[in-house]
Amino acid sequence: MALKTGDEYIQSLKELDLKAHVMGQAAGGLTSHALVEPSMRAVAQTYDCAHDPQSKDLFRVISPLCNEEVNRFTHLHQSAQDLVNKVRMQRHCGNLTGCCFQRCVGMDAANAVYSSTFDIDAATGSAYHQRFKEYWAWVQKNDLVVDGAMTDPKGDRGKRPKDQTDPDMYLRIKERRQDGVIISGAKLHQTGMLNSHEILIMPTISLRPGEEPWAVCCAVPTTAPGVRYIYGRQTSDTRKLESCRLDVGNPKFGGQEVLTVFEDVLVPWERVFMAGETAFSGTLVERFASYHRQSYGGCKVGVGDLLIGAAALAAQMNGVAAASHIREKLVEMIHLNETLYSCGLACSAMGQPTASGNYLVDMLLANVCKLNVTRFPYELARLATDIGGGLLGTMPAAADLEDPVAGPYIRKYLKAADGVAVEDRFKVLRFIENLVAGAGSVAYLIESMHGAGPPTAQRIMIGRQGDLEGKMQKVKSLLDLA
Ligand SMILES: Cc1cc2nc3c(=O)[nH]c(=O)nc-3n(C[C@H](O)[C@H](O)[C@H](O)COP(=O)(O)OP(=O)(O)OC[C@H]3O[C@@H](n4cnc5c(N)ncnc54)[C@H](O)[C@@H]3O)c2cc1C
Repeated sequence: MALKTGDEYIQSLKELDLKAHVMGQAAGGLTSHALVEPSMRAVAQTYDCAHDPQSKDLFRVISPLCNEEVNRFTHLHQSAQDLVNKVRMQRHCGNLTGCCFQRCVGMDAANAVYSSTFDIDAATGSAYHQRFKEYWAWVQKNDLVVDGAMTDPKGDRGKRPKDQTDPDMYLRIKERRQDGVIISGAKLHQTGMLNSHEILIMPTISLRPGEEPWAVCCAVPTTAPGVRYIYGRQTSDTRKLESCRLDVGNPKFGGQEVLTVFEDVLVPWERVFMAGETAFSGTLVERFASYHRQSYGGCKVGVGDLLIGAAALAAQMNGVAAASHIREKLVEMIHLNETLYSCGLACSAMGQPTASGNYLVDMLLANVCKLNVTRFPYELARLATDIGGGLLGTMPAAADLEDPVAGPYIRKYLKAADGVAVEDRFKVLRFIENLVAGAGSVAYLIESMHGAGPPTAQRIMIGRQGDLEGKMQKVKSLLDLA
């Protein structure tokens, strides 16, 4: 099947006709809902890029799974170069949208499930891997968006899944039947869920013997009976409902997170890829997390490019572009952003094949990448706020620009360097505001902190992967210590 264009993708979502609770109302027609539509357009970009002559070579790749050309967002990485190309592609999408384009999480989940099912089969004689291959070949051929669903509500974080007062705090197999499993629970913070065709469910944590019901990996269509969606709020989101687009900041694109409830959902066995194999839950979680930590070395860098560009424009508009401290701050922003990119590329270039044949990033470097992502975008935001000035927080509404009384005052007093239109200054400052304190900050800052796990999760992995013992041994050898 030919790769979809953005318009064909949007048409496919219209046919799904998903419903959700959005700001206190049961809502349908989501593809034209003012809050949802910008996020859908961001995903559509991942389709259009596969047709754009400038980018299609990067976005198209032959998949050995289905022997067809597929969109790289559904690809199972076959080499370290594939991993590098993934990060380049993500930076490109960040550059085009200035937000989360939502399609990475499914790609990362698929690559982790592919190698983990192979390992489960090798150890237990199960047949999950072949099932997953058939499922994923279908996803590739139909060029689908898959939501990678890992994060459970987790209830009391001090308790194991089996010790929670409510067993649904971690999504679980409630019943095993001849025709499949019945799952019950929820997944929080689901990126791009309402823009997806499929959901690929994974456990959140490494599970122990006795926790078999929670060791579940499976796929369900977003239209499956029993699945309910509750839309996440973002700062300043209601600006998208206003007639004037200028105050939105990012007038074309946006992100999306959704609380997703699974109320006794039947999953047929051919879509079940782990059911009780607790010993492999940790591997799956770690691999998914590592791929996703790599992803941020591309997508956040792409958005960072735009924040740097906007800060430089704001300085130019204010007439301070030549000031040495401004130039220094812009260089610092570039340095931080390129450091993230370097980490994304490094963990990709050092990737290795798994036993299943697809490539996995260098886990230590991927965790270093993400730990830097929990900090550097915040520093970039701080520097952009410094350069942008206080108007980032105090600018009048764009509607007042058109007001016969207020408008002339705004045009007079918000004018900066000669030759700069006040509307253009508004646009740039609102764009920065969007990323440092508005709807865009959900993906650029909060997701940088928590997406793919909070900083402590990376520190734990770095501690495990950092080979402290080996480092001590090297010193012992060098110094002839006993
Ligand atoms: C914008 C955004 C998009 C996301 N997209 C997705 C997605 O598409 N798919 C998906 O599956 N997930 C997604 N996530 C979820 C993300 O992986 C989680 O937010 C992350 O793993 C942290 O989990 P939490 O939010 O439950 O935080 P918590 O677990 O509540 O963490 C809060 C703090 O408590 C600490 N803590 C937690 N547990 C313990 C413990 N047992 N002992 C000591 N300290 C503890 C943490 O280290 C952290 O400092 C997204 C998150 C965000 C913010």
